[in-house]
Amino acid sequence: MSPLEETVAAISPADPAVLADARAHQERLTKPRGALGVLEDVAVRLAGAAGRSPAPMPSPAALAIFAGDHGVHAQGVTPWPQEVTTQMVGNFLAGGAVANAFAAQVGASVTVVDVGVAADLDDAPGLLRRKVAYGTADLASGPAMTTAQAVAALHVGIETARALIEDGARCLITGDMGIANTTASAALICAFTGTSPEEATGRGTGIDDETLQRKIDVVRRALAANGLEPTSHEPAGAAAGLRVLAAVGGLEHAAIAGFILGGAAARVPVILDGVIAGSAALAAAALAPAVVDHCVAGHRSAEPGHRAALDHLGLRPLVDLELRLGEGTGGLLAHPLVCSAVRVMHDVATFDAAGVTEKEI
Ligand SMILES: O=C(O)c1ccc[n+]([C@@H]2O[C@H](COP(=O)([O-])O)[C@@H](O)[C@H]2O)c1
Ligand SMILES: Cc1cc2nc[nH]c2cc1C
Repeated sequence: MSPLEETVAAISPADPAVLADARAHQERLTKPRGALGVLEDVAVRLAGAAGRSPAPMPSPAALAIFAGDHGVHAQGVTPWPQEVTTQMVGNFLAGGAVANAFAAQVGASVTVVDVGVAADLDDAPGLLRRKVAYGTADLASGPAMTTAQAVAALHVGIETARALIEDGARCLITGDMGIANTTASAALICAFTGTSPEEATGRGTGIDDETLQRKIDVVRRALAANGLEPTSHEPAGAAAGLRVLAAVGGLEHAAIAGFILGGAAARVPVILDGVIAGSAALAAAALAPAVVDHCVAGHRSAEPGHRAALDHLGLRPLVDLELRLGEGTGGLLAHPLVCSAVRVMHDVATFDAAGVTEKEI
């Protein structure tokens, strides 16, 4: 079996008996039932995913930022030059990006993975050189990647997850860097959810109305060129999912999909960042539907397609602060919330143990 097949085969859905135990325990804790709102669902879901209640503390956390470039950049879908991808990789490695600041704040490690930037990078501490290609081909005129490239990038993500977990990570956080990657994200969301290009496509790093119209048209052409016009039907099965990922995804999307699968296979929770992670998670879910049980949506990005992706996955975002940065920043912000949700299950007394009287009616 390939690492991808092995990983997919190792992914189990949440354990229903553990979910029930966790829910019952949650109800005995010294607080009104439901008073912790969405955090109660997080704690119960993570217990089910881990196969034990309470779930292990999701700490320490490891952020992996997967970087890649995009042939569709040539279509004028972003105001930023392509070399910013490589330059930001340097910034992450020097500790100067927002992701570094947020990671320091929440105590997460940062690993940067070159899965497909257009330039050659020198060895540097914290950099994994795993280049599959020097960027993708232009998805507006045909497949962005070959199937072999998509699989190789999936393997990069799986191996990165494995290595971080072996080093002690108990929570994975997805990060991305790739100028023009919100175009590929929108195309993936259209293909996997049936959302229209008008609805799924947003302003990314910040574009004017004329550029937005061009970007929508590029997404429409990408779907047509790859035989993926939006329908209300999700492409069925792993083979179709892989085909969609290769056709309109990016190398970092494929690696993030592998990273999510790798975490789920080890029963380590994965906090998803923004629209790039959301669209990559759609591909991961096409390859292994149970993967969703191991994911927490860290936040909802301002990019409109992200809502469609999360709705399709059935995930509720924890934070909604109109962020649209990527890098893993929204996932990092959510990490203390996820830890707090799980810690309640470990630390909070039950009504019985604390001698607190339960409500009467
Ligand atoms: O995470 C998000 O939801 C998000 C939304 C908008 C932009 N980004 C980041 O901005 C870059 C892509 O934006 P663009 O406009 O070049 O497609 C890429 O590096 C992403 O990490 C990320
Ligand atoms: C400066 C800059 C930083 C980023 N981080 C993630 N995407 C980005 C895009 C730009 C342009």
